[in-house]
Amino acid sequence: MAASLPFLHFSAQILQTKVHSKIFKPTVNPKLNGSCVISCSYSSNEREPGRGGGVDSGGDGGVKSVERLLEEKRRAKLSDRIASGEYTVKKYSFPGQFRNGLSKLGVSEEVLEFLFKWMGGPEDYPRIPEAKGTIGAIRSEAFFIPLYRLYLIYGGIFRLSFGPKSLLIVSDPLIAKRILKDNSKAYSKGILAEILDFVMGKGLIPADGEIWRVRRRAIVPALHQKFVAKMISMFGEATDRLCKKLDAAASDGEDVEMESLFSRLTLDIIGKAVFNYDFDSLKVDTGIVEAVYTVLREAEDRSVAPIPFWEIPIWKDISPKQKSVNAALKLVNETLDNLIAICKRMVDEEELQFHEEYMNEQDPSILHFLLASGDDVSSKQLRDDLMTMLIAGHETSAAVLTWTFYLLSKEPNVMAKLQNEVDSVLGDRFPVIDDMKKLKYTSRVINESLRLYPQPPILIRRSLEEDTLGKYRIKRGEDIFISVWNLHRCPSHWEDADKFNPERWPLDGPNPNETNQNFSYLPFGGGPRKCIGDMFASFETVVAVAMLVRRFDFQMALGAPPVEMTTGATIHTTEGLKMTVTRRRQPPIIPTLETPTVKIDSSINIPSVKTVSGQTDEVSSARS
Ligand code: HEM
Repeated sequence: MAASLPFLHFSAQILQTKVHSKIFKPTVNPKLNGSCVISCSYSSNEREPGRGGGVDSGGDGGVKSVERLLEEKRRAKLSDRIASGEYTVKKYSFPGQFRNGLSKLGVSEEVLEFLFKWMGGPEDYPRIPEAKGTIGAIRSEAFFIPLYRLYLIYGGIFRLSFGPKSLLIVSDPLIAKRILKDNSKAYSKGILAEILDFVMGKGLIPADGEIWRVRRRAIVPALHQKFVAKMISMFGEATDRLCKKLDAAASDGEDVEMESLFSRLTLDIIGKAVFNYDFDSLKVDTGIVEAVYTVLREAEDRSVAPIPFWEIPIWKDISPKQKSVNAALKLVNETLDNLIAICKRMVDEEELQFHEEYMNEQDPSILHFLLASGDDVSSKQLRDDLMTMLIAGHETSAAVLTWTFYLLSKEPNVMAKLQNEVDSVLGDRFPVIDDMKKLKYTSRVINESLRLYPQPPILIRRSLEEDTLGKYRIKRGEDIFISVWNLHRCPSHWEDADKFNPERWPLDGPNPNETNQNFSYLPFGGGPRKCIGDMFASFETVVAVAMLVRRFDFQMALGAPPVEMTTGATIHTTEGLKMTVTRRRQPPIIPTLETPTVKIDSSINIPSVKTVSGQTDEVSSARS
């Protein structure tokens, strides 16, 4: 770890950022050889006029607008500097220039070929376009935003240099494919593994090489179809608990902060799924829930820290924050060790007949599957894997739900279409596995939300050997950021790239993924390190969205803070997503002239029936 600390320091600074949720419009600057230059103009991702909490309508008046003006001025200055070519570095390598020069002097191609071959010099690859500058220029934004602006100027691969340090920024689908899939063996997780070591150890996300291969082979089978189908009812039960909470808020006329509620919902879900533990965090704030959040926050803080403070001798032992992190980590680890021990006892007492789709009905968790499969692994490794899945499956899904509801609040037509589909597919019951293929528009809404807000927005790699990326040669030890944000918003690939438009994915087409979109769309990564929880997460978010929108309408709350982005591992809001939640009204009953035969049809909505949550609900019984 120590070897790469200076880099860590540097890269971490890039990550320390926040930004308004605004859209950048590229304009072409003829001075720069026709290359694309961004002027920082923003289009209206804001709220409707008159509703509170829009980007321009935060209740903080003067101070924020001054800050905003300064911010816009600073961005305009950065754009001017980019346009002036200040960041641009010559594109050809020294051997290339030398060879060019000799050629101009009349040296024949054959001689040049021989000379350069004989000299054993590097092949004449063009030099990777380079953006140079001071880190301060891009510090005050969520780090993937300035990377987007630079991408529109420098293209699908460029080097971002700050003094002696540099990063390769990749936004080209074919280069991403080479790194993630075609030549994935030549890349490791690099800095990511270093930052996450304290919490995930050699868990599946940070692990590389043989450990990763063995663990992936052991864990993937645990997420088999039967397990995922079983999870659907658990997703429904957990979402139902959230519905009850929202019901109470709707009755009391209280606004709710949805981001933290989604975080709790997905924590409850992932705890049950991975190690059969009910955090019950939607109801109670126990010590363990707090400890999990302390650990999670620390992981996020470390990924954006200006210096690796956790490495400083003495400081790490006396800092109150580090002490509380260590105590939280100890509690979480002890809890996991306990759960492993309990599960081991259960498996020992079980009459086991292990097979491919093995599942214990009382405890269908991934942990139970792993132990029953005879997974021969140390408790520490098992704990690292559980912790990894807990973190990987929690914040990502919560972020997807948060941004989906943010987007829906701005597009009432999409919301209406979504509610129609959910009404007709689900009616009044809990979702089951068969509904997943019927809730097509709901899936498209999630697909589109993941396009606009990919979680995480950047994938990190380090080259383990030399490689050729496009027409460029790269060295061993290059730190690489693959910007999924850029891939997903590329203006030449996507029509109206910044628009939330679920219709762009035809309902009768395949579910979009990295393969059928040829790496222009990477919601779950790609290649051998693709997310193992993709199906789990897709169904989890479909169930949650469907159950919530059939029962409630969601609007940004009056006077809510503006929705701005900040990043750790996933994209968060800076001040939460404050919404007004109201129960949906029954659609008007249209009387028919025919007198029906007196026969009770269970599909007719009768007011005042028991809802799936067990409550009597006069207004929305058919939708609860
Ligand atoms: C909507 C929710 C989710 C999103 C958007 C998401 C996204 C991703 C992405 C993009 C990667 C690739 C990372 C890389 O290549 O560097 C990944 C890997 C991973 N995800 Fe997910 N994920 C989600 C939910 C889950 C869930 C629910 C689980 C666990 C059940 C999970 C477990 C993992 C693991 C273990 C890896 C590492 C795989 C490996 O390196 O072999 N994820 N995820």
